[in-house]
This record gives sequence, C-alpha cells and structure tokens, in this order.
Amino acid sequence: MLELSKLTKTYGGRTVLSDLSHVFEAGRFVAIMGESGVGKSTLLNLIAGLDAPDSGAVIVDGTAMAALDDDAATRLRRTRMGFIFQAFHVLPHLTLQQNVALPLLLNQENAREGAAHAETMLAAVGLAGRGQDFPRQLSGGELQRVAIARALVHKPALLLADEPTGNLDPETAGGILRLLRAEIKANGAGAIMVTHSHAAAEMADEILILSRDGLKRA
Ligand SMILES: Nc1ncnc2c1ncn2[C@@H]1O[C@H](COP(=O)(O)OP(=O)(O)OP(=O)(O)O)[C@@H](O)[C@H]1O
Repeated sequence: MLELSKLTKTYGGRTVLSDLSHVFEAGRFVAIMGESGVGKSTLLNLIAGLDAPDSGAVIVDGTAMAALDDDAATRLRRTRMGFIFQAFHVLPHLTLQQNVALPLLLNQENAREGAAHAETMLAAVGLAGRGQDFPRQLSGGELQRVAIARALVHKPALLLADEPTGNLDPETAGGILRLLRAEIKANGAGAIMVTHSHAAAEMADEILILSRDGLKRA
C-alpha cells in the first residue's frame, strides 16, 4: 500500500503540487492523466524517490520514505518497486539478458540464477532466445518489452511507469499494455502509470486525473 500525505513541491517559487494526499491500494493498476505541466511526472518522481517533496510524506507499507536512511530507502526501492521511465532506458552496451538481470544483481541474486531468471522473463514478453542480442538489434516496441521485463523481473509490489508506450504506434502500444497488465496481474503487483493516451489509460483498473485540486477519479 502506498500513501501520499500532504505532498507539496515547488520549483523556483512555483507550486506544482500542493497538499496532495491519496491512498493507492496494493495490487491495483491506476492510470494518472492530466494537462501538460500539471505535475504528473513530478508526482511519479516523488513516489520513486528520484526527487524529495518540500513537505509531506510518501509512505510505503506504513513506512515514511523520509524516515529511512539512504541505504534503507534504496533497498526498499530496489526490492519493492519496478520502473519504466524514459530516463532509465535499456543500456546499449549490455545484452538483453544482462539488462533484464540488472535488478536481480542489484538485489544480490547470484549471476547464474539471475541469467536464467532473465531468460524466463524475456520469454514471457515474447523475446525467447534473444537474450544474447544487443538493444541496437531491436525495434522500439521490442525495446519497450525489454524495459517491461526488467521492471518486473524481481517481482516488485509496485510498478511505476511514465508514458510506457509514448513513442509507439497504436497497435504496438496496445500489445505492450496488454502484456504489462497481464504481467502485473500475474504477480499481484500494483502499478501507477502516467499517460496522455486514453487508450492506454483504459487498460488500468482506475483512471485518476491530476489537477490543481489534486487527484480525482475520472
Ligand atoms: N527539475 C525541475 N526544475 C524546475 N522545474 C521543473 C522541474 N521538473 C518539473 N518542473 C516544472 O514543474 C511543472 C510540472 O512538470 P511535470 O513534468 O511534472 O508535468 P507533467 O504533468 O508530467 O507534464 P507533461 O504531461 O507535459 O509531461 C512544469 O511546469 C515543469 O516545468
């Protein structure tokens, strides 16, 4: 369970998020939509711990993230969360198998088991036998499937995704989102997905709109 309590974030004197509170239930797939510049990515970054709020708290399973030291916060993020962010693209100099195994290695899983586990996950996203390929050999849609495999390989309780199908054609995007939904549901994971696409948002269990008044059901 993830609780946001009175989150406020300002940039250079401009308030982007003001006293925002919301409870995200475990295991629910939620889409967040809203006008450009309203603060959707900012909100996701605060939840991910990539940025800190000016005030308020991000509370994961009853623990306020700010109450943890850096190591504990990093550990919690690595084990409990998965990320599909534009900035965390697939690394070009690693094979697909190495890319997907990365969260497992960071979580101290041994390399051989990690590699086998990564291959299983690649197969689950339709890339069986491609583990030794490099990202340059893949299409945009295939790369996005690698990002999904990497985000879910360590079975996080919560997936955070920022425009996971932003640069894909509608048909490919639909396939990716069906896959994303199937994988999180198979793992019992929750997800928070920021998107401008109504078709993408329709794949979620619930759509929330972020505005100056906070998060409201669509
Ligand atoms: N690191 C930063 N420094 C300064 N201003 C920032 C920073 N990050 C975001 N902002 C500002 O905060 C506001 C919200 O940005 P954010 O990217 O969260 O909006 P968004 O709703 O995700 O927009 P879009 O839908 O266009 O991606 C914008 O005005 C943006 O310029």
